[in-house]
Amino acid sequence: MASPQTPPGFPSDVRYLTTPVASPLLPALDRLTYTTPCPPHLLPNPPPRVAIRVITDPRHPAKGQRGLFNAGTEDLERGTWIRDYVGWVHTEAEADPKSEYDLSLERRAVTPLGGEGADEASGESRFEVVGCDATTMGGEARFVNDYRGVPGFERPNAVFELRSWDIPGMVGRKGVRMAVWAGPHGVAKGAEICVSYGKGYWRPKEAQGQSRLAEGAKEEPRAKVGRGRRVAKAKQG
Ligand SMILES: C[S@@+](CC[C@H](N)C(=O)[O-])C[C@H]1O[C@@H](n2cnc3c(N)ncnc32)[C@H](O)[C@@H]1O
Repeated sequence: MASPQTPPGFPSDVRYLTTPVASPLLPALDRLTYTTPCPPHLLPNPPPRVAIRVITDPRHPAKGQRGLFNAGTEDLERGTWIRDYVGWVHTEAEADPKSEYDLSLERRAVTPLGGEGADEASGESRFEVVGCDATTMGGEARFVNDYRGVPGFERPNAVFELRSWDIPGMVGRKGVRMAVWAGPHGVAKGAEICVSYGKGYWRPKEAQGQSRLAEGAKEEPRAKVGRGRRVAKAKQG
């Protein structure tokens, strides 16, 4: 299969992906769920035109960096799928706490051997995270900035939400992606596409845990399931 065409403005030192890449340490079921390619006809809608641009506005807090913009000829309606957040899908042990591109796909309770999900010594539940880091490889969604401080923004115009589809030929198995969607008021033609990373992202680095972008996903605990259908709860917030 021909490799996907790298979009204009994509940095040459980052590998362009359209499908996530699994760490060799990722359990087989997570690999299936989070890295199986999604057939184009099962995307929620045709990919809208976006552009990666270097930010030149001196008032923008990410000036000199890149951002993602609605480059189509129309506004994007509320709930329009924009792009999947693709990258390197990894286990919690492999997470880079300094990464600025790591997002949590799933946070699940771990049941200790012979236990009920609680650590016997502390009595607390333990969780593990499946992360997706777009530092060295990723797609257009890695350029989505946080709305805070961006001129003209009082709130995000886009959201991170999970989506899933039935994997063809595998009864009961779903592929899952974190995706960027147009928010409740849509994304105006020409506008930068900005989400909320969540307040946790902006805490001092030393106070942060793994998967910094994960906080954004947790703050908006909703999921897209099937072809654009909105459900009340994320698969695992
Ligand atoms: C996921 S990356 C977003 C894309 C990034 N601007 C780029 O050019 O690759 C996250 C980083 O972008 C920058 N950023 C995003 N939103 C920002 C904001 N509202 N204010 C300041 N920096 C921001 C920060 O450096 C942050 O760590």
